[in-house]
Amino acid sequence: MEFIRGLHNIKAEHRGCVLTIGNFDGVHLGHQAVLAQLIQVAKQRQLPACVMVFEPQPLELFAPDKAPARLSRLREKYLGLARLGIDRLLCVNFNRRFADLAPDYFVEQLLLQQLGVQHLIVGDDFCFGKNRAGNFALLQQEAERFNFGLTPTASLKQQMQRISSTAIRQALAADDLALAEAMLGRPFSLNGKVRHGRQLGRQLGFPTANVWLYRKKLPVHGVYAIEAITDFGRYQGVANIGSRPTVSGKTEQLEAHLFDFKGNLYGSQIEVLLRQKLRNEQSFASVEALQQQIQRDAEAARTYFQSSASEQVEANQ
Ligand SMILES: Cc1cc2nc3c(=O)[nH]c(=O)nc-3n(C[C@H](O)[C@H](O)[C@H](O)COP(=O)(O)O)c2cc1C
Ligand SMILES: Nc1ncnc2c1ncn2[C@@H]1O[C@H](COP(=O)(O)OP(=O)(O)O)[C@@H](O)[C@H]1O
Repeated sequence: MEFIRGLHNIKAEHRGCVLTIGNFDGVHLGHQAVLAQLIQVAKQRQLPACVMVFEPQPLELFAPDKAPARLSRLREKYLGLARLGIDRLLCVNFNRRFADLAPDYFVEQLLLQQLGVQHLIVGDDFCFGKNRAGNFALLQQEAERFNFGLTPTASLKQQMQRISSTAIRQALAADDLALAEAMLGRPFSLNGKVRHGRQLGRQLGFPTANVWLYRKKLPVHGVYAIEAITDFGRYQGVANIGSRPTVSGKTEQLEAHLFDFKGNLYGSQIEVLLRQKLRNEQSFASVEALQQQIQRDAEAARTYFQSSASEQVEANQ
């Protein structure tokens, strides 16, 4: 997948594409339905399937306090979109100047002139440009006038609920990982680079990989049974996502202890799949009390994995 960072990097050779526009936070099953639609039209028209995303996401610029925690950062979106077979990802630097473009300028100059969009797929509630004055009705007029294709996106529902990034955040906040997974089409995961910590973990008997998450707000908090995909393979384990009040931690971070693993993860990238919430983070009176609790958490996680493995065996019989 080709990656174009910023409008200034669009070149003449990029003219001509089928485009969809959105945040695609989580690249969930609803997004995947839209992306399948995009790829199908792109194949018919023999043009590249192109996705436009914004960085930061619009609400993060306009109302940073109200902006929800991201399900995925740009890198994760990139990986999810590439995996689905998207040809080109255009990441627009979302700033006030961009947000203030006149709606007809956005369509005529950017979409048609610069990108040569032949077909556009967006939600019928899509608003854009200065004061969010551009809408689907305007796009319909422009599509007729300039002769490009326009299709509203399909809205995917599951058990009567529309699949959305908001619904997934709510499921995660309610510790309903199964519901979040059903809407994402995969377990919710976080990934990042393993960094050095204070090396307390190994003193406690539980070395923990500190995963650098590159974000201020997280949609999940607490202790989880996890699976980690590492350079050394896949491991089960237990992890805490929190600020570690017992050892006077400040920022929230992800600390994962992998079962039956010995090795060095520093500097490598790992993906941590959340499988089951075990409990909320607590402040313990002593490091010994924390250590005993981590021991119980590890046992609870092992029990979870054993029972889910035997369920799997039963399901296969
Ligand atoms: C399964 C697990 C559960 C944890 N639960 C808590 C907790 O409830 N409260 C807390 O303050 N720290 C908790 N921690 C975080 C530990 O404080 C942290 O991993 C330990 O201090 C190691 O820090 P280090 O990476 O700097 O060596 C937990 C860690 C693990 C692995
Ligand atoms: N079973 C394991 N689970 C997680 N990390 C492990 C494990 N065994 C060894 N390690 C290594 O030890 C490091 C964690 O040790 P720890 O004492 O907690 O140090 P730090 O505070 O630097 O994270 C990890 O980053 C990883 O490289």
